[in-house]
Amino acid sequence: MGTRISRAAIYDVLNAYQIPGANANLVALKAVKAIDVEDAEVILRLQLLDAYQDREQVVRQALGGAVGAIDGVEKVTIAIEWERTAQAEFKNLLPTVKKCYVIASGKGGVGKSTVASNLAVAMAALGYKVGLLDADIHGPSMGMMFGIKEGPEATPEGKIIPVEKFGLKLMSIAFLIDEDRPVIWRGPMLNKALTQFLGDVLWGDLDFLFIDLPPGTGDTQISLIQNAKVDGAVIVSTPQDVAFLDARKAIGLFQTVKVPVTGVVENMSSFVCPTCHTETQIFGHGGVKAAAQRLGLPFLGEVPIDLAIRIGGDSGVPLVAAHPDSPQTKAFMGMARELAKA
Ligand SMILES: Nc1ncnc2c1ncn2[C@@H]1O[C@H](COP(=O)(O)OP(=O)(O)OP(=O)(O)O)[C@@H](O)[C@H]1O
Repeated sequence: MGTRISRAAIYDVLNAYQIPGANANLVALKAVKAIDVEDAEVILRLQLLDAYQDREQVVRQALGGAVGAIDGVEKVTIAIEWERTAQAEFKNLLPTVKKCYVIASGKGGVGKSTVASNLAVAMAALGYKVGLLDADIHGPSMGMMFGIKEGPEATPEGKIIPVEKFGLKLMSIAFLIDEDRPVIWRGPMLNKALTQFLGDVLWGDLDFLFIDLPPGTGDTQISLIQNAKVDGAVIVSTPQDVAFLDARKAIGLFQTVKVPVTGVVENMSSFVCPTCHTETQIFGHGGVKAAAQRLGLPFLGEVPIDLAIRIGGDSGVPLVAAHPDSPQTKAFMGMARELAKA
């Protein structure tokens, strides 16, 4: 008789494994439906959200390898049942919002929050009632970008009143987090906290709400989309090939959950030297537009690398509010007009 296979060892593997983009391991996500051991064969039955289908091979390889390395295991079979995340089942916790757009990116640091904040200010400058929610749990930046020092006020019923600045209603997940303590919510707990937060903000009547999502494609993003009745997604990417490859994952996620990609934005597309006015394409230029056209997605516009944009973001006055007549502001106003038409 062969070695007895340790179920505890299999469990440890599942407990340690996190799908790229997910915010918790398979056990915490309740994705493991059964572990069957038959002689030297281990059969894992998993239930995963269909938004993870693009990572099926990665999951199979990782688990096949790790479980296959356990003493006595000769064969690993992985059966995956895909759980549908259909739009029809989604809740709408934002009944007073006419249109809700999420701003998303495949990876961090591409300027998603910069685009979200300037687009929101531009939309308000067009005369619409606009709200902006910073739901980027990993790097909330609204406090700095809008110079907000005080947290929001709450009603006696425990509802939260958004902060008003530059004609916008603003709310950030950071207002609920102690800056000196890292975020310890994970997995389903984090998703539950975000959902509750979403329903507790008194937005009032809004024409547009923009939600600045955490970068990447995982269950936090999916959970927010499921609870906000999102009308469309704006994807931000830099022109580098790798960045757009990540952006494609985000596009895939939105297609799975049936949220239309309303527009793609190329950020940091070129740099114009302020003294000699020479244009340098630091990360290349135009790649995102070409890729969007290939995928049949609307291209909303490009934003150059610009010192005023960076200073605006770090000083509490977004560029569109600080320099209303600059060419960059005109670019953001153009994007806002396109979105308003969508
Ligand atoms: N077009 C631009 N020109 C100059 N600086 C920019 C531009 N876009 C973004 N930045 C700067 O790059 C930094 C990162 O931008 P931002 O915080 O918007 O990225 P992000 O994608 O939201 O990042 P994350 O989601 O990982 O926090 C900021 O300091 C911002 O001011």
